[in-house]
Amino acid sequence: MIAAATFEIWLLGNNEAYSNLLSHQLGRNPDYRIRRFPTIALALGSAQEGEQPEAIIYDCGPTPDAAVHRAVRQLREQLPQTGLFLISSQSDISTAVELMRHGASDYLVKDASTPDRLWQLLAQTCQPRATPPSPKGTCPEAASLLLGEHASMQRVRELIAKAARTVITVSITGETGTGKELVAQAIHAQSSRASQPFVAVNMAAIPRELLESELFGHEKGAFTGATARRVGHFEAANGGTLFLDEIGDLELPLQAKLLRVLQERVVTRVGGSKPVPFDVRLVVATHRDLAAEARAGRFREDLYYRLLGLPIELPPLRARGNDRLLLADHFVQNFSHANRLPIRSFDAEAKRRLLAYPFPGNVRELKAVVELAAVLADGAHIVAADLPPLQAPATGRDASAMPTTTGTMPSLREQTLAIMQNALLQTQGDVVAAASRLRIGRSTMYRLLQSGHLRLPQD
Ligand SMILES: Nc1ncnc2c1ncn2[C@@H]1O[C@H](COP(=O)(O)OP(=O)(O)OP(=O)(O)O)[C@@H](O)[C@H]1O
Repeated sequence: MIAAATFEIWLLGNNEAYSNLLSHQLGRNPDYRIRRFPTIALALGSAQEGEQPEAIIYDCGPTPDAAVHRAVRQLREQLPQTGLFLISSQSDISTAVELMRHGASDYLVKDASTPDRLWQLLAQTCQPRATPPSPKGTCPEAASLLLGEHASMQRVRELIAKAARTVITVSITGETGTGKELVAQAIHAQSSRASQPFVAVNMAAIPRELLESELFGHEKGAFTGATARRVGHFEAANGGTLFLDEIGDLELPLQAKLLRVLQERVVTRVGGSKPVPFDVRLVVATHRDLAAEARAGRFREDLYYRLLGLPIELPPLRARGNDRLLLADHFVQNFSHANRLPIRSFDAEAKRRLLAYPFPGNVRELKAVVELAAVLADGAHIVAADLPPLQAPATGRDASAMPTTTGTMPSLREQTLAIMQNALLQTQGDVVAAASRLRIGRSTMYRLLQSGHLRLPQD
């Protein structure tokens, strides 16, 4: 970030006319310095040189394709603290959800109100910082951010401290949203590598044909589209920590390559012949039972044992007792503070509902639910009616006996629709007010109403 009270905003995209419009509108704020990048490669190049804008506005065209998804991931990896706002005329909610999963901060459907909405988003994002930015990709307070008083979480913190003392490989297991990445960050932050890079890679989010070059890099001309030499994640994490998320999704041929790389401690870029040594601490995570995958022949046994290192198991949120309320209070306080909302506590009925729901999406879901409740609440407390409909999957089983696969979870799309439906209920069917409360495009809501995915309350 540049000098105090001047915020650098990057405009990405090749629609020159629209870029002119945004540049003109946003440039009216004297605190913003607007820079335009016609290609992603140029922006990534500047980021690699250490430049860090406060926010990026990326006009990703009428239909965000695989290249846009890749660009969003790369931008997020390079610039973990930058607000990343996407604009497109594509109003399909699943596209928005997917891009936000890759790291976008918000997704706006392009319409006449887009410049105004960007103005608001930038006002929220561009706040003077009290502390200097952390080293690339790390979160120095990650250890203290891993909240929880339940005995299982205290044990997790003990294991993190032990892992941090050496460079042992750590394997983290736990359902989606239980905090696996936060644990990886905490290990890095407590280790002697804390000032070096922390690089996180989600194996499940990278197209199969690109994974090898993403991990190990490629030489110029190695394949169509390889217009320049690219350093892979192993080299990028040199001296620091490489977090390989969803390692269980790695296909067998790449498992063999990864095993060789780990045995020899060198990578050879795709299309290259020179072995490049690297020094990384590896942390891997999966929501799968890797031992069972190895027994079933889907995961190489030799790689499994090489990766096992120090295993850390994160319990599902529903097995952490009152930690749910502690986390709920923490998220509401943070969110309210950041958005200048009055800080409210949960009333008894709202607490009862939070404790009764099994949260299949774990901490990530709890965070989304309570932040929305903080937005919707009006009175002195957050009450049960401010919470979106929390419906446990109708399995008839005890919540604590829920399977660890994602099979019975409501999908992210279903949860998103439930949140929108609740906003419509709270605003008595006022689409504009509901969209603005949720900070999403109203055209998205109209489309979902038209297609019957959402209903107006009086219907
Ligand atoms: N114990 C915790 N204390 C505070 N915040 C937490 C805790 N656990 C998770 N979170 C927050 O919940 C969200 C999800 O956590 P994280 O991304 O680490 O989960 P994950 O297990 O890696 O998810 P996935 O399996 O989908 O990759 C993040 O915003 C994280 O900061």
